[in-house]
Amino acid sequence: FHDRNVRSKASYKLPPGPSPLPIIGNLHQLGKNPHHFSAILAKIHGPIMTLKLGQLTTIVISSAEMAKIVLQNYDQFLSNRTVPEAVRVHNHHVHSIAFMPITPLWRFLRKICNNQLFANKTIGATQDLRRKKVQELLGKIHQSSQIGEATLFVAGTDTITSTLEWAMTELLSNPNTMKRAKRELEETIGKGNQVEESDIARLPYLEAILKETFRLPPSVPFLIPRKADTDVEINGYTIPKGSQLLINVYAIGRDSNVWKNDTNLFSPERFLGLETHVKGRHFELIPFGAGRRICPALSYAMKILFLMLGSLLNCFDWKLENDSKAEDIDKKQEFGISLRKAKPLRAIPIKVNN
Ligand code: HEM
Repeated sequence: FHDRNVRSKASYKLPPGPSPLPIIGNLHQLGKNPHHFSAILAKIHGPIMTLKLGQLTTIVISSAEMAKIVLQNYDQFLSNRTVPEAVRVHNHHVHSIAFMPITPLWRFLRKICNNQLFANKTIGATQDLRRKKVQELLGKIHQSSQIGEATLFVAGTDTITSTLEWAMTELLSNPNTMKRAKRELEETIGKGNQVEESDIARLPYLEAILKETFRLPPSVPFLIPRKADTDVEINGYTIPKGSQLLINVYAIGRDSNVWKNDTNLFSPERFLGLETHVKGRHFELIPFGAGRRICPALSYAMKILFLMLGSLLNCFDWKLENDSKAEDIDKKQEFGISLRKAKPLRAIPIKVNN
């Protein structure tokens, strides 16, 4: 199987793509939101596409089907990282799990993540700490609510806060979805109560909201770049050794072959009754990546998101500042390590009484 598909000879055909200019390649075409523009380019050139980012040959994957082939069948040949200069100058490729190559040290650190840091037992043992932190957050928002001050959702490069900001943005833009989420919380855990970890399994609509937030404005739009260790042949095209591999989950979330109904509409209902989860097996929804490099903090991050979003919704009503209307919300994105809102969301909390 592998002998037929993995070649080391240089007689290969690159996946199609736009013509590059000398030196800069296609960099000039990508602009400030490369995930967005490369999704448009993929509509022309296909779900496996070549871009030249400067001198770096980059293969961009833009469909769930192709992501499955790459991250499931060929993961072992595509698990190293290309290292951006900004990361290299800080030596992160030597010390940080996310950028170091696959080495015994990486395996050792991943083992510590799985068996210690993010093991169920450890996460379970720190439940009180998270409860206290969410309580502190609710206390601060309560203070704002007493003086009618807006809560500013500022997400830096942090994936959890940017996901939270996008979820609140979508809920404030979709009042019926907000209402349904609040109703589920009220009926399940009682109005005004903080969400407990034991409540999570009983909140399927809140879970659907998180999934829909990962689908439409994913917090890590290209995952973390990977590098081909060897030539890998897929559907008659070659991902050449040394090239960079980007998985455009932003494009995958908008793939109309998979997301058939109102692809661009924020509609958590689409997930109700579906098995689709975010653990790297359903390639139409891989906000945490998949394969060997999948985010080791996945379950922990999901827990925190449930606790924070659920508690914010169940303890407060929310309205936009200056009586702005839902349709006025500016949803422009700003590309970075995580995808954040170009203009931070400002919303006014109103404490609900339980
Ligand atoms: C909503 C929250 C989060 C999202 C969406 C997210 C997403 C991701 C993605 C897409 C990757 C790359 C996967 C791949 O290459 O296939 C990744 C890797 C990683 N994430 Fe997360 N992440 C989140 C939260 C966290 C948190 C809270 C931590 C740590 C406390 C964390 C630690 C890591 C590490 C260490 C890696 C590198 C793994 C490796 O390269 O072997 N993540 N994450």
